[in-house]
Amino acid sequence: MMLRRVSPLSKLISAAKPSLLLNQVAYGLSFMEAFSTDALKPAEAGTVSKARTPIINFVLGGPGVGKGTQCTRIAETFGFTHLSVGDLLRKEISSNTEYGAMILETITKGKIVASEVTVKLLKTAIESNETDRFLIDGFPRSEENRVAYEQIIGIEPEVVLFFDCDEEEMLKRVLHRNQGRVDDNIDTTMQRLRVFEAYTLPVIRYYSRKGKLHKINAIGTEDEIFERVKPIFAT
Ligand SMILES: Nc1ncnc2c1ncn2[C@@H]1O[C@H](COP(=O)(O)OP(=O)(O)O)[C@@H](O)[C@H]1O
Ligand SMILES: O=c1ccn([C@@H]2O[C@H](COP(=O)(O)OP(=O)(O)O)[C@@H](O)[C@H]2O)c(=O)[nH]1
Ligand SMILES: [Mg+2]
Repeated sequence: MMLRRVSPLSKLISAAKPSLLLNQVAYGLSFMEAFSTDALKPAEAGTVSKARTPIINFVLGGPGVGKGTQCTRIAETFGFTHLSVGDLLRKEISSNTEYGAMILETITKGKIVASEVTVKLLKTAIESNETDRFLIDGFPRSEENRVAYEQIIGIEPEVVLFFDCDEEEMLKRVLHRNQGRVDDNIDTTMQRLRVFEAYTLPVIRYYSRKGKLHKINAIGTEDEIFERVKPIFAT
């Protein structure tokens, strides 16, 4: 499957900093460190404590593409529980938990939070929710996230949606979002676009190779886009 290249924003924004890519690693813990902690004991690997194995779908796409907007509609229409991993992280910040300060710093920089933290939050959210059909919005954002998910939760996603649109439109949508988010500014969004390209596109390619990827053209009205999504879940 061909993934359409998004147009560079360099013409639009001269302050793009592609060299930041080289420093783009998960905050704090390295991959190996993540796998040496109590949270990842082998006996617990790849399981969730639930009466029935839940159905999991992943929803991916760049910043501001409309993942959350479409997830709300998919969840309402097709009976899924919508879990935005970004929202789970923002809750940690507002509740001032042990991870709060680290998460705030990572989100402000537009980087990816250590998989250990994210997957733990996701696992708790899945286990504590009574339903068993989930849309996981904005995760996995890197191959490291994906592997950690497989180790700790281990439920193969049925569908992976990829909302695709050009960078200029994504930036425009982020800057009009108006939710008071610390990362909704030009510099962080430029960084997030580079992180998306370097770290999330490989995850998208992985699921494309597995035949699970549904690529949706995310240009158009919310209604038009939802019409493109519906057939995937209507079958
Ligand atoms: N199809 C669309 N066209 C224009 N704006 C949109 C569209 N879908 C969503 N938006 C707006 O773009 C912004 C980002 O949408 P959101 O769902 O938060 O995206 P994401 O979760 O991918 O970052 C929001 O202000 C939302 O209202
Ligand atoms: O699995 C995740 C999901 C989110 N984030 C962080 O949370 C921010 C916001 O994510 P969200 O999905 O809310 O943003 P959106 O793409 O919807 O604008 C990201 O830039 C990351 O810093 C993360 O580290 N891992
Ligand atoms: Mg979102």
